[in-house]
Amino acid sequence: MPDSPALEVRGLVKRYGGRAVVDGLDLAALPGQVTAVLGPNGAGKTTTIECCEGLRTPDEGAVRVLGLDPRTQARELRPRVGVMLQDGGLPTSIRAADMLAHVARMYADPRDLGELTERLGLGSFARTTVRRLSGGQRQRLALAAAVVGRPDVVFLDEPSAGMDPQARLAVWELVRELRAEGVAVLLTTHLMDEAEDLADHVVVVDQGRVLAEGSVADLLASADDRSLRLETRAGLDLDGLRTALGDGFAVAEAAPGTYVVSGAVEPATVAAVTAWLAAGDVLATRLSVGRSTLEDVFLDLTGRDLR
Ligand SMILES: Nc1ncnc2c1ncn2[C@@H]1O[C@H](COP(=O)(O)OP(=O)(O)OP(=O)(O)O)[C@@H](O)[C@H]1O
Repeated sequence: MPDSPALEVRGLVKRYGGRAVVDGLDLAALPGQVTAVLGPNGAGKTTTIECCEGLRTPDEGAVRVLGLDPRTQARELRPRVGVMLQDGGLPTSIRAADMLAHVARMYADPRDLGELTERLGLGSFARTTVRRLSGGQRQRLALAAAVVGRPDVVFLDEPSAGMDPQARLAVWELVRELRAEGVAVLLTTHLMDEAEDLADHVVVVDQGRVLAEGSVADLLASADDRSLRLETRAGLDLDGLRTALGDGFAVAEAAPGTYVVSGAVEPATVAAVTAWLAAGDVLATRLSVGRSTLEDVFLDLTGRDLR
C-alpha cells in the first residue's frame, strides 16, 4: 500500500511539570513526500519528533512509524529510520570520516561513502574530530549519518540550521532525491523558503496543537489577503489614505519610501490608492500587488509576539 502513512501520530500529548507542551497533536507523513512541521520556538516540534523517534514517551496518544511502535519495537525500526537530531547527538572524540564509516557498518546496504562525502562536502573536514567541527559542518555530518543506511523514514530537525547557502542547496538536493526514492521525510524548519521549496505537506503547530495543514498552495489559498506595495518619497502622511480605504486595511511605511497596504486588495483598492496619490501630487515609482507568502500565513496563524 504505497499511500499508507509511513508515520502516524494520533492525539499525542506530552506534559512537563503538568503543562502539556504537545497537546493532542495529529500528524501523518507519506512515503515519497516531504512533510514540514513549522512552528514558533517552543511550539512542541522537537518534542513531537523525539516521540516519533522513540526518544521520549508520550503521556497520551499513539505513534506508529512504519506500522511499529518506536518505543517497544525500536530494534526492528532502527535499520529503517534515519534521525538527525537538533543538537547533533554525535560522539565527539572520533574523526568525522571514521564516525560516518562506523555508522555505515551498522547497515546491510549503506550508501556509497565517497559519493555521500562528495555531495555533502565532508571531505575538507573528514580527518577533524567531531568536537572541533563548526556548527554547519557538524550538521552536514549528522545529515550524512541519518541517510547513510538508506532508511524508509527520515526525521530531520532543522536540517539546514547554521549552514552556509552552498551547504543548504546540497541538503535540499539530497532531500529531493530521498523523496524521489520514496522515502518519507519529516522535517522541522524555521526557514519559510525551505518549506516552500521542499514541502509537499506543511503542518503549522503552536502550543502543541496543529493550527493548519495542507500543501503550500492550500495554505496560501486560505489566506485571502493580498498586499499592495508602493514606492515613492518617504514620510507621507498616511491618514488620508487610511480614511479613503476604510476599515479592513492596514497601511504602513515598512521602510523609508516603501508603503504596504494589506487587506483584501481589490481593483477598487488600487484605484483608491492611485487617486489619493494623484490628489497629493505624489508620483509612485513602483506599485505592485502581491499574494501573501508562506511567512505571512505563518505570522497570521501564530501571531507576531515573541515566544
Ligand atoms: N525535558 C523537558 N523538561 C521540561 N520542559 C521541556 C522539556 N523538553 C522540552 N520542554 C519544553 O517544551 C516546550 C516545547 O519544546 P520543543 O523543543 O518541543 O519546541 P520546538 O517547537 O522544537 O522549539 P524550537 O523551534 O525552539 O526548537 C518548550 O517550552 C520547552 O521548554
